[in-house]
Amino acid sequence: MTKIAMLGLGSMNGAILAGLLGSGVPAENVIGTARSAESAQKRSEQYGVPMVAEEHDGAANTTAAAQADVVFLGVKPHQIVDLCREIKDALKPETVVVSVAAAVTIDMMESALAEGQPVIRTMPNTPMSVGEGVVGLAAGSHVSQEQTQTVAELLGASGSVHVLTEDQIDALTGVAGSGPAYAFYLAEHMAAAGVEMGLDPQIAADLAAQTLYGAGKMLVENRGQNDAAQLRRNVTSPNGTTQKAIETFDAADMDATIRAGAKASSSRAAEITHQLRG
Ligand SMILES: NC(=O)C1=CN([C@@H]2O[C@H](COP(=O)(O)OP(=O)(O)OC[C@H]3O[C@@H](n4cnc5c(N)ncnc54)[C@H](OP(=O)(O)O)[C@@H]3O)[C@@H](O)[C@H]2O)C=CC1
Ligand SMILES: O=C(O)[C@@H]1CCC=N1
Repeated sequence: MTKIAMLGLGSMNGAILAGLLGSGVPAENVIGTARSAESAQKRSEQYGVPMVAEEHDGAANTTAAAQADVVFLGVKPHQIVDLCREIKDALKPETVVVSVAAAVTIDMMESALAEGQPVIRTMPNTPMSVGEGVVGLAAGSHVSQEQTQTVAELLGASGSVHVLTEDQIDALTGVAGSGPAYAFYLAEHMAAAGVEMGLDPQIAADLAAQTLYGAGKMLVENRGQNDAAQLRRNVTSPNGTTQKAIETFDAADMDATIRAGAKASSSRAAEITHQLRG
């Protein structure tokens, strides 16, 4: 069975790992690393996988990478190239290096690894932790179809996988990578409005959470039949309550603001790429 190393087992790699474990990948087939001993212990307790902390063992990443068939890089974007250099000589030639980082391009990683090392750039989102994620995947120049398939299957257990060209990854970041935060932001402010109108804070939070969950489920279950605009129209009675809310949003240019926010996320990814290239 595929051996997996998760270098930098934080929020995003943790979400992927939760999905992998939920899909039946045995914990003993996974090894994780973190920078601090505290994080390593916390994640080990959370997921039941062996963890090595870099602060205790300077060879944590290379030891973990050497054992793996697939290595997930889950550190911050500015650390990815250094991590590639660190593990370069430890990797087996056929081990697939999968980055989850925003902004770090395939060529940056390929240049820091041994010639011919397979590299896949992904952009996942944290709902992978509950098996409902989205992940964009772009394969580097040394990746076989079989290797892409293996990684797509691993990730597909926790969400929908979209194989894209690399130039589409930043757009996916703006919609789906950062997207859960937009939904949480909406939930925060729907709940806050409820509290301002006199609801108990816990009840208001539950109302917002369940409403977004139900609406999301309807969006998914209506794919190919009713799109988001139609589902919205179905809630909106002429001259009723929803119409007044939507008119209020429109008057504040919420539609343009949401598009601008998603595009700003995508542009920020491109800007970080530019900065990382120096
Ligand atoms: N969060 C999200 O929703 C998404 C994040 N991403 C990408 O995921 C990546 C990680 O982000 P996120 O998970 O949010 O960040 P986190 O800070 O939660 O996780 C980063 C992890 O890397 C560990 N780490 C830091 N330095 C090292 C090192 N030298 N060796 C081993 N481990 C190390 C940290 O350990 P310690 O805790 O001890 O510092 C931590 O566990 C980023 O590149 C981001 O672009 C992509 C899509 C969505
Ligand atoms: O905010 C970020 O930079 C990362 C990438 C996408 C979601 N979180």
